[in-house]
Amino acid sequence: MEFLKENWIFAEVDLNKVNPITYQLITKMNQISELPVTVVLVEGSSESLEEDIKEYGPDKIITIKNDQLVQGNDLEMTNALDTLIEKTGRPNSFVFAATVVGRSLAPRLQARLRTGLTADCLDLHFEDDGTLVQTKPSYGDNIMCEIVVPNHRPQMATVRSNVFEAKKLNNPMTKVINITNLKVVQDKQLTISSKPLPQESAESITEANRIVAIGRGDKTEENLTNAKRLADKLHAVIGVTRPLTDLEEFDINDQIGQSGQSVSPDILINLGISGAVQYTAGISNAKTIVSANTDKDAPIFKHSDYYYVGNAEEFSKALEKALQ
Ligand SMILES: Cc1cc2nc3c(=O)[nH]c(=O)nc-3n(C[C@H](O)[C@H](O)[C@H](O)COP(=O)(O)OP(=O)(O)OC[C@H]3O[C@@H](n4cnc5c(N)ncnc54)[C@H](O)[C@@H]3O)c2cc1C
Repeated sequence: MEFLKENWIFAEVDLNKVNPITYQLITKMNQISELPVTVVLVEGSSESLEEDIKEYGPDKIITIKNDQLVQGNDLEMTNALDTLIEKTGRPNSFVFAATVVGRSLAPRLQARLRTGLTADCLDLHFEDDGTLVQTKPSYGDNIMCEIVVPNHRPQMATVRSNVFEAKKLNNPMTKVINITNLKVVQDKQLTISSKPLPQESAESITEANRIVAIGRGDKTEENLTNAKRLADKLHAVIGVTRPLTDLEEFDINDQIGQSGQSVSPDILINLGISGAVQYTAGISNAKTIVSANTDKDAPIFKHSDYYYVGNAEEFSKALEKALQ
């Protein structure tokens, strides 16, 4: 099979909008790649999301316009990407978002291509010979390890949201290549019976500018109500630590950390959170961190710009009052 001197990014599209992590990946690739940066976009025949992607200045956008694929399942998308690579040749690298979609597609494609994949990377760089060095946390996030795939192409990785910043870039040379005749092999093993939409009002913690995060130390019903009132006042979104996902109202989409979401708000307020490494792995890009904890030695304080030693309930009530 032919090899392509390009580095590829899979454009993730959710509800007809490009997921912002795609822009973060383009910006990072533009910074580190000597080879042309190509974005692979799958969209409906009447859509033109490539116009949004162009604003971030990749060298090339391969647009696969196919209504069947957009409605299809991950196995069909894997078939399509596999077929695309068979036609074009294997790129030097192919990077996906570490989202539910990327975490499903990337390993399926990796197995088809019999190459290597590093999941959940926090950093990427290239060596002079085009080797992609993929940095990811290991052993409960206590060490960072660098992984390379020296002998196989493409070098594949999934990357967590919000670890890189997206910056618009004017690149008048961006080429758009439309592919309308890619054969889509239907997959009968998986049937999508419905696609429930998320509630329209729910802003996700990965995109929020302000987050009030609640931990086990602030878990009582009354404290939760206080924290939610504070979040309302601040126009903030509620995030939680893992123990709180045992409650019916929270799930992994609300959970911050290694096995949840990475966040990058302007302000993050931690209420009754100890600061376990698995939690702090998700907050390294928060700009200002404020924490309240009764334990003066709580590890979360080492990650905080401001902190209050004492009761989280008292703290949130006092802050709420100050905001009146
Ligand atoms: C593989 C793996 C992945 C994981 N992934 C994640 C993840 O993505 N996200 C995550 O959050 N966790 C994750 N965890 C769990 C993680 O190790 C911790 O157990 C968890 O983060 C602890 O949550 P917490 O801080 O709410 O609770 P605790 O560690 O129990 O801390 C509660 C804190 O509240 C303080 N406190 C008690 N009462 C009050 C009060 N009245 N006012 C103020 N402070 C008070 C205490 O001093 C304490 O510091 C993972 C674990 C593993 C093994």
